[in-house]
Amino acid sequence: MTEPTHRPLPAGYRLTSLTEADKRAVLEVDTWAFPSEVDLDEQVQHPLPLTWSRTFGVVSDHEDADAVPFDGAVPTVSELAAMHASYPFAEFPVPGATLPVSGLTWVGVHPQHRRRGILSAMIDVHFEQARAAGEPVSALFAAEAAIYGRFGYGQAAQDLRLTIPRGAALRDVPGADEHTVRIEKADRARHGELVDSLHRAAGADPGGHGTGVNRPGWVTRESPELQEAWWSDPAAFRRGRESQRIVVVERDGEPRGYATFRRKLSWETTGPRGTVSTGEVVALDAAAARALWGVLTDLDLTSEVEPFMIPVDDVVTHLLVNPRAAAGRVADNLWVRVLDVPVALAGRRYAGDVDVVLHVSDARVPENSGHWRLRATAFGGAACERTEDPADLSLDVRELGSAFLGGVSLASLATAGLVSEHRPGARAAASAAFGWPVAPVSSWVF
Ligand SMILES: CC(=O)SCCNC(=O)CCNC(=O)[C@H](O)C(C)(C)COP(=O)(O)OP(=O)(O)OC[C@H]1O[C@@H](n2cnc3c(N)ncnc32)[C@H](O)[C@@H]1OP(=O)(O)O
Repeated sequence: MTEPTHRPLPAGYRLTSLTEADKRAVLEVDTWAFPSEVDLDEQVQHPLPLTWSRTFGVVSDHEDADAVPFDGAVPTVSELAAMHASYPFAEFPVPGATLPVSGLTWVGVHPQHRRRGILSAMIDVHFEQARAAGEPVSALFAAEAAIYGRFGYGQAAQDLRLTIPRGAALRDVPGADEHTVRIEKADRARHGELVDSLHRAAGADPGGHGTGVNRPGWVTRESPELQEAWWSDPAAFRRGRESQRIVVVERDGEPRGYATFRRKLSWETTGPRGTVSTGEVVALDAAAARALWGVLTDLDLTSEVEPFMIPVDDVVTHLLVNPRAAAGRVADNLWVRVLDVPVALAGRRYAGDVDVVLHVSDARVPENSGHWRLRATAFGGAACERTEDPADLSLDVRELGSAFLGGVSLASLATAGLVSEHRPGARAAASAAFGWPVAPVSSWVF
């Protein structure tokens, strides 16, 4: 269970709002937290994805060791010691619906100031701000997987990393050959709208069968700053790979899918050994997906394709004739923190009828603690209210976050002792209802 960790900022530190005028200081503290091969002078020239009104710093006020005391007083200096920011995702996909979600990001503490409780205090600030903004959930990508569980974040989605050999056999999909293929330099002016609309549509209806089953976690780049930063492609950040390319597949003149990718070529004595690193591979249906993977696995001078962050149930996992040869590994994708239990639980859909009383423990957001009755009909409405009735299941808010997007089963959490059942049958029924037919994932890191 999560231990209470409420802490104010340590003495000598204060919270401040940051603006675009602080861009250099932000990058300075960020490059202390995340060492980079790209110089600050170079980084400062490129757009940042931050929403400045949601960007906060922690300033250290201390005596200036180099200054000469004046009138017996030592002047103080103020330095940015830490920062955090959040993205306002107004339409974050959750099972069967969207919810306002705060995307916690750019968390960094200068090594000089670490392990003094600054992150703990910034988390409290973030939770308060999100709740005040009516955002019942916070989501993030974790730099290190051990950091955020203590704050009530649960690992809610995984993604798949593959190494697909060039020419890997793929099963046929009728209609795949009817696509025309465009391979071009990725360019916002030319491809921006196409990428946005296909990405949104593919998340709303994966596979394109109109089943009403969306892909939870498939968040779009909602703000102009995120858009600008996602499309900017500074050479300094490419690590020897080419500039961003895009393959677009069209059918009857209509775009049906795209994949962004970069190649890197290495000349070996045995011949060329190029690698294709894909960014997003997004298709409206199986035929378009088959057409895209067919292109990506057959580029000249390359020997393998490395898709980055595809769903664990991606089309390609079903199309590969020899999936074992693609050497799959899974990685943690989204971490989810439920900040307002009744709003969050009533704001998603469920895959089965359910009437269950959950005893939720939350050491950091006490308003969440207690017994909550969740009632929902399969793929229909849901309601959640506080109750005095005895609990059917008890769990920490961290496990509720893990299960929230439908990708982690309550029953499997129970096998690890993290969910307790008090009414026989409640665990099975709630697990089935909290699950979702399509695995959650975000296709990009925020
Ligand atoms: C969503 C994102 O942006 S993820 C990016 C996170 N940022 C980074 O990884 C950049 C490099 N690291 C840092 O900037 C800092 O070390 C941070 C942000 C990870 C931690 O900041 P700090 O101010 O040192 O954390 P703080 O002192 O509040 O520690 C809180 C607790 O987390 C623990 N903790 C902090 N960092 C880590 C870590 N990397 N791994 C495991 N535990 C950690 C601390 O031990 C402490 O535990 P306790 O409550 O049991 O005493």
